[in-house]
Amino acid sequence: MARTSAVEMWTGVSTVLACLVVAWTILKQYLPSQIDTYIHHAVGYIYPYIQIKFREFSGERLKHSEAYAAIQNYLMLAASARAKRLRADAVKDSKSLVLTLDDNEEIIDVFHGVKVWWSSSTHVSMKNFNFSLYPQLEENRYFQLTVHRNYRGMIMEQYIKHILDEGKVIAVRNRQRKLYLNEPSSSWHGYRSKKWSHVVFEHPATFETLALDSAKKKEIMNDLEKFTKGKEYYARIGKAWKRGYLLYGPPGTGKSTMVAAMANFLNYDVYDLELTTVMDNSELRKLLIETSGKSIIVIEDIDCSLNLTGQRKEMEVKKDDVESDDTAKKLAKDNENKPSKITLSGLLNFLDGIWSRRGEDYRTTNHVDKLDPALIRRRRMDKHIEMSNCRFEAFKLLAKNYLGLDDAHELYPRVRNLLEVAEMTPADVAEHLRAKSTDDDGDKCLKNLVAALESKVNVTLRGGELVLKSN
Ligand SMILES: Nc1ncnc2c1ncn2[C@@H]1O[C@H](COP(=O)(O)OP(=O)(O)OP(=O)(O)O)[C@@H](O)[C@H]1O
Ligand SMILES: [Mg+2]
Repeated sequence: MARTSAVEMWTGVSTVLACLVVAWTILKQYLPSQIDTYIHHAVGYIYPYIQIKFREFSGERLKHSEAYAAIQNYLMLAASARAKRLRADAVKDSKSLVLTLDDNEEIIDVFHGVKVWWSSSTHVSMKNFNFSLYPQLEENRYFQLTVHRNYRGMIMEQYIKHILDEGKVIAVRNRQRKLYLNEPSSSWHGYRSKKWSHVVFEHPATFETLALDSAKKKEIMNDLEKFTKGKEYYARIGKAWKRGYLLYGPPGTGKSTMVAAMANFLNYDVYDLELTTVMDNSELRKLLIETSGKSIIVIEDIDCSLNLTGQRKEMEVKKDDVESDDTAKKLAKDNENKPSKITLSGLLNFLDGIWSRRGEDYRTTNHVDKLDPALIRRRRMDKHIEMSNCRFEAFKLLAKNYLGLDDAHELYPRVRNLLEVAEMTPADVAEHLRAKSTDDDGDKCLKNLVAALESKVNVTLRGGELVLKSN
């Protein structure tokens, strides 16, 4: 009997417990969201601002957020001018330290007369909470934008786009530029494989130091400037936003130097595409897909790289100013006369912008006459630039760069006459102008150059008149 009443009692208790659990589950389902809604309505009534968070890492795989990076750049100027507490971060690929708002610091930005508040904070959460006895703390920084709800539309449609665009422009201006070299496809597979390897691009050439006829220089700079501002124009006419240049002329006339000057002028990366290591059109396409925007793709010595009928020619690897010796040797080793299947049409497709991303591409050659006419006709190579032997104007610039001389020197008329007949590349002129010892001054170097030029021509005196003839 006693046993029966105990069982009844426990049955009663479990029924009550079960009812409580069911009631709690039902309450749990409805209560929080309704309370949330009421709270939000109440807060919205007295707090008329909206807030947007931009986290540093976002998405399932916690990728570094581009929006966060763009906002960080955008706020950098305002933060360094006005914020009281700043954080200095060394950001990968950036030339300088990036100053940003410190935690819980706030600054105001004004856009079309509308005030917005930016603040920075860190959200800390547990990492590996379920699986580890020693959970680690994971920090995720974020920027928070606060603005009056009356301006919601304008902020969403215009302001956010404005800061993302501006932030990207600042990032391009601040980043370290790179020189990329294509890896042979044999090393494209496996852990951390990549198609392009890179070094920091630090070539000092500029249009100011480039010895070239000044009208030609100006024309090229205008052309480049027009190209960079032509995004809408290219979109309107339905053409890929890219421009092809063919640089041709004897060795040492400054083709590679010109490419470096252009990259510095445009603030673009350089992709040095070694065609002889590319086995076929599909590899070419994969390589080009992996190039980024705002870049120059250079195919050096296009006439030597391939004959574009399917047969690889003996490869000539040149040591360039922007390449290291090691890279050149490595590339040469990778190219032990394997047959290439890149076809003329594959290359032409790329030039026509089917595969290429926006950017520019340059080809340099010493033998323009050896190239297939289909490859160099205007539509594919928008501009042909001849780099010639050194003329007097180019010489004056080299003398200024190397010796600090201005336009007037007693030897200049002689140099002018000699350069009209003697064929000498800017590279050779520069070499003669270079001081060979600490005692060499401007006069000595100029005399060296005059002697070298004279050795290239016949100098005769005819009735007091100097006659120069090429040897
Ligand atoms: N027009 C120039 N202005 C200034 N420097 C020049 C010019 N041309 C050549 N030089 C100097 O000569 C060196 C060699 O020039 P560069 O490598 O640009 O010639 P290139 O035409 O590319 O030759 P190659 O056909 O062998 O590749 C450069 O490092 C540079 O110092
Ligand atoms: Mg070159």
